[in-house]
Amino acid sequence: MMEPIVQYINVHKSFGDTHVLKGIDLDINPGEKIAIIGPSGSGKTTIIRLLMTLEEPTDGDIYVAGKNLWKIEKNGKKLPANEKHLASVRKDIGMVFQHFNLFPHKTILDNCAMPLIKVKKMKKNEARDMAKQMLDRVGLGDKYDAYPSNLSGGQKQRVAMARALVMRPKIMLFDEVTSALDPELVGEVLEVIRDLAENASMAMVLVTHEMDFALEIADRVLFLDEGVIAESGTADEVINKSDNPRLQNFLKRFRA
Ligand SMILES: Nc1ncnc2c1ncn2[C@@H]1O[C@H](COP(=O)(O)OP(=O)(O)OP(=O)(O)O)[C@@H](O)[C@H]1O
Repeated sequence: MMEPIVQYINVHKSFGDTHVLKGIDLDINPGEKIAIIGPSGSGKTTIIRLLMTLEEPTDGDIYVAGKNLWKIEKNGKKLPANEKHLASVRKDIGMVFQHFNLFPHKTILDNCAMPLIKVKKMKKNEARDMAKQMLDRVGLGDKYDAYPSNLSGGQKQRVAMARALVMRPKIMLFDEVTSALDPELVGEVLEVIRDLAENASMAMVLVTHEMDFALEIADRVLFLDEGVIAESGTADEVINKSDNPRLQNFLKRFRA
């Protein structure tokens, strides 16, 4: 059996009185491509924010590459994770957000080289060489010296992807990465994700309203409903073979 790259074990998350995630159990295998679908408010974003350590679970454990994300396990005891521990686990995780979060006063190249210099302590020239390779990969080989304000939304989102990819994450998280884009720019971003899904060895988790795209590239689809994983299987199993009425209803509304 392959060791999962990510494991959620009975994970709960509440915000005040709102119980958003209600016992998530999920193993993600190395290289696996997962799409999370479900109604608005079902907790899709929360699942991936927990993995990115942007939120802490109210209960349960999350493991990344065998390490407990939020707890330091020592001699059978569990201690709360400190910043150093979190940083060491986070190194394996890349994330792309709906909004690009680029540094406006740095060139595209420096935006992508920065995590290598800051986190991996790489020399500037080396970091820039790696950043160039990733910018080439996302089709921005002619934009090294441009600033974010000179790029379209689709180009900015491709920079954000290159910046996550330079860290060679074992898992990449995509949270609604096309939602803020003008419709004509969505395709170029999906094209990069498709290329990664087909050719890159890392695991990927995709939360998106681009349903047909998600179903096409995912090895496994999860239907999240009111904070539980209500369905899990291949796209065909989940979309065509499930008789879950809430899923049918969601798909109908979605496709309407
Ligand atoms: N920081 C927060 N504080 C309070 N409530 C929150 C917070 N983050 C999320 N929530 C609530 O948790 C619930 C789930 O939110 P989440 O963003 O995970 O859903 P989602 O499935 O991604 O929805 P959408 O498809 O609309 O993005 C929502 O009711 C939301 O209001």
